[in-house]
Order: sequence, then C-alpha cells, then structure tokens
Amino acid sequence: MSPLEVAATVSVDEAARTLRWSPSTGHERQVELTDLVGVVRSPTSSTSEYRVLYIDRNSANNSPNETPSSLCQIDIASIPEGLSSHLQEIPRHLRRDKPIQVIISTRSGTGSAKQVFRDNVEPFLRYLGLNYEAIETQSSQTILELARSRFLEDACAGVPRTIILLSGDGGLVDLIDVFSKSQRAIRAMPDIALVPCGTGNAMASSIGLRSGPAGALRALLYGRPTSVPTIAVNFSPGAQLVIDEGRQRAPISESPELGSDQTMYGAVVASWGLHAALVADSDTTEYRKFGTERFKMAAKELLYPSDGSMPHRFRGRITLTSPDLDPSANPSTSERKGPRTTDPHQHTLPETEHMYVLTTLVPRLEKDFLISPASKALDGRMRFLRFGPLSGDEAMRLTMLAYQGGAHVADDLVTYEEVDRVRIDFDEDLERWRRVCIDGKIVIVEQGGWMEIRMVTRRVLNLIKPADAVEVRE
Ligand SMILES: Nc1ncnc2c1ncn2[C@@H]1O[C@H](COP(=O)(O)OP(=O)(O)OP(=O)(O)O)[C@@H](O)[C@H]1O
Repeated sequence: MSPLEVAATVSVDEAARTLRWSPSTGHERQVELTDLVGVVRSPTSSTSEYRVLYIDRNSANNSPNETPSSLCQIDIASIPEGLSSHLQEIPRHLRRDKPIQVIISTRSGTGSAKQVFRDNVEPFLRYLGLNYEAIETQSSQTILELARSRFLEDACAGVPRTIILLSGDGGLVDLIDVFSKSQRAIRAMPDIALVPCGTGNAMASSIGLRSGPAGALRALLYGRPTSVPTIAVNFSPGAQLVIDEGRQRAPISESPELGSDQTMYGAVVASWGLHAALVADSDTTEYRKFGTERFKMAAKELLYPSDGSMPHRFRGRITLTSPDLDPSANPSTSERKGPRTTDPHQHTLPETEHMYVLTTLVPRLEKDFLISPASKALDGRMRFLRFGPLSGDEAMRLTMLAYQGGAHVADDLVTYEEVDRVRIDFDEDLERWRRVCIDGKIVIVEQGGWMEIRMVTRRVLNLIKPADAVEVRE
C-alpha cells in the first residue's frame, strides 16, 4: 500500500477502537486508534481538506531489516464523527522561522535512529509541510558541538528553536550540560522533542513516551513545552570523566567560559554502587547490541562474581539534605554550595557500607523499571534511594520488585525519601568501586574524593511533554 492515499470514506469504530476507510482503489483498511498519530488541516492546496496521520505496522514498504512500522497519511474531504476531537492546529513549536533541527544519534541504543527517522519522523515533517534540517551524529561530540556552536547562540539571541532528538537520554543531557554551563542569559529556551531511540530512555519513558514512534509523534503535535528541572553534580578536584568504553579519561568539564570546572549537569539520575557499575560495565559496543538486556547481563556479573565471592560492599559516607518545607524561610536553599554542618535539614546516614545508592528526578529508568514511583517527571523534586550490602539473590529480588510497579520502595531494606542535596564521601581503595553515573556518563572519583548532587533553580530548556501526561505539581 502506498503511504500517500486519498480516502473516499473514513469512519471511527469506537467499540473496536479502530479507524476504517475505503481507499479510492483497493479494499477497506483499518488501523487501531492507538496507532493514530493525529489529524491536521491539509497543508497543501488540494481537494482534500484534512490529513490523517497513522502508524502502519504492516507496511509493505518494510523489509525485515527495517523498523516494524512507518508513518502513513490519508487525505480526506471531511472529518467523521469520532475524529473531530483529534483535529489539531500545527502548534507554535512546529512553526518556526528557522528550520526544525533533527538530530539523529546513530549510536544510541541498538542503532535504530536512522530508520526511525526515515520511516517515521521524516514523513511526519514532510506530511505537515514543515521545514527541517537533519543531522546525523558523527561522534560522541557532535551534539555537544552543535549545542555550543548553534543552539546556545540562538537561545542567547532570543531565537526560538525546536530540536527533535532521536536518541536516548544522552542527547538531552548533552544539551542541558552545555546550556547550564553557560553564564550567558538564555532569552529563548529551545523546545526539545524526544523520539526515544536509546537503551533506557529514562526521560522519555518518564514523561509518558512508552514505546514506538506513535507516542513521540503525537507528542510533537499535541504536546506542550515544559521546562526541565536540572541537577548540578560537583566533584572533588581529582575526579575524571570516563570515555571511549572505559579506556580513556577526560576532564569533567572544559567550558569555553569557565575553563576547567568540576561540575556536571543532568536531568535524570546520579548514582553510585550497583547501578553506576552496571551502566559503566555495559557501555561497550559489544554489550550495546543487547538493548536493555545489557544492564541485566552486567548486573549478573556484579551480583554473582565469578570467583564465588559475595557482591561488593561499597564503602562511603552519605549525607542527605531534605528540602526546605517552607522555601520562603530560606530562598537560597537550592543554590547553596559546599558542605554544611549545622543545617537542621541535614543528616549523615549511620550506614557506611552500601550496595545501591541513587538519586533521581524521574520515576522510570526504563519503560518498565519504576525506580521512583513517587516521582513525577519534570516536577523538580529529587528522590534518594538506597539499600545496603545484600546477597545476589536478595538484591535481585529487590530489583525485580522495581519492575513490578515500583514495589521495592515499600521494602524495609530500602531507604526512599525526597532530598534537596546528597553528598557522598568515598572510602574505597579500588578505582572500580569509585565509579559514579550521571545520566549515563561515568565519572571516577579519586581516592578520598567526594561528590555532591544538588537541585538547581535555573531552567535552560523545554521538553515537549505528551498532552495526555501533563502533571501538575501539588
Ligand atoms: N556516531 C557516533 N560515534 C560515537 N559515539 C556516538 C555517535 N553517535 C552517538 N554517540 C554517543 O553514543 C551515546 C548514545 O547515548 P544515548 O543516551 O543517546 O543512548 P543510550 O545510552 O543507548 O540510551 P539511554 O541513555 O537512554 O540508556 C552518547 O554518548 C553519544 O554521544
């Protein structure tokens, strides 16, 4: 079937949750309403007034090597009952003076971004008659360079931009890091649309983009730009970034404005212990082929060491600062830096050995891995989760509970609370156990070093959040 089609009649079967139509030639067709992307006024002058976009899961265009779905359109003269509520004006974030930027991160996840672009995103932009420029990443630096050379310049000059990211969390975090490090005033925050193509896709899953391109395209059409809360992570002077699949080290940050600096910015997760170790161990080309299975494979190695020993006991001191319940009493809380000793909101955990230590701004680290059930994406609240040294079986049991609706947080072995700031002073001899994960990037802290994670008040960009998942902070 051709993806371009003019239909004689279209109807919605509410009971069967399907859209049916009779093409001008050929047999009646139908798609599930969950595969409907949207309805717009036809952008071209033709006899058809409206354009219906849907995902075809069985397109004859798809060979076994392609993504199992592609975007198609039907042009219709009038809207049937049941479809009118779907009619949408092209939103402002898609009507820009400058072309929409599409970034295709070629190494994200299992490497599907190019196909998702070709079969879904590119047709979407074309069917809506939108101007765009597509850029494929050539290295791990591509998004960082684009952010510095183009997007930040436009944002500071007050030029609104929309950027569609076909990546995992990494693309978003690269943009956040560059923007957050700039001291310049951002006059127009760019609107970022995520099309999940990564491994975990924590942010995409957390804002309600579950799987497949339909949700991401629907969000582009019906969603609303919402500012992204961020964390800053400060490290002791000897901490270094791990690059090149663990083979090389780089400075934490070399900002053109700040010179060398020990601060990273993120929007998803900062962790130490089991989570950081399994992200670090599984970030190789070999492991990446396995998708999310790579995390489980690496976890097995850590939980059941091949020499038959118990899993490692991560040693360090953790100090938590609770959020001010009344921020007006101390408006600078979220920007305070450095260790504090007399803060009534601060306490150091009595435990000095740990297994799982994680702070997160989002509920999900993967589609079904609900690490923080009390979190709501983009609400600006950070949560801390910890459990101490356990056997492999016990740790596995708790981890599996996270896949069962986040039931792990009700277990007595788990500490789970809202925090404003977390400091970890590491007490580990081996470098391997001083690795931490900031939104998928790995940092090694020096012996006797520390890291401090804190919420920041500044917001630097917007994420386009699906319309049906808009949540309001109580
Ligand atoms: N052409 C390329 N060559 C080398 N590295 C690349 C290239 N394209 C992208 N990368 C890097 O690959 C990584 C992809 O990260 P991303 O977060 O998008 O996917 P992921 O790690 O699979 O998913 P998630 O973070 O959601 O688990 C980033 O570090 C990115 O800079």
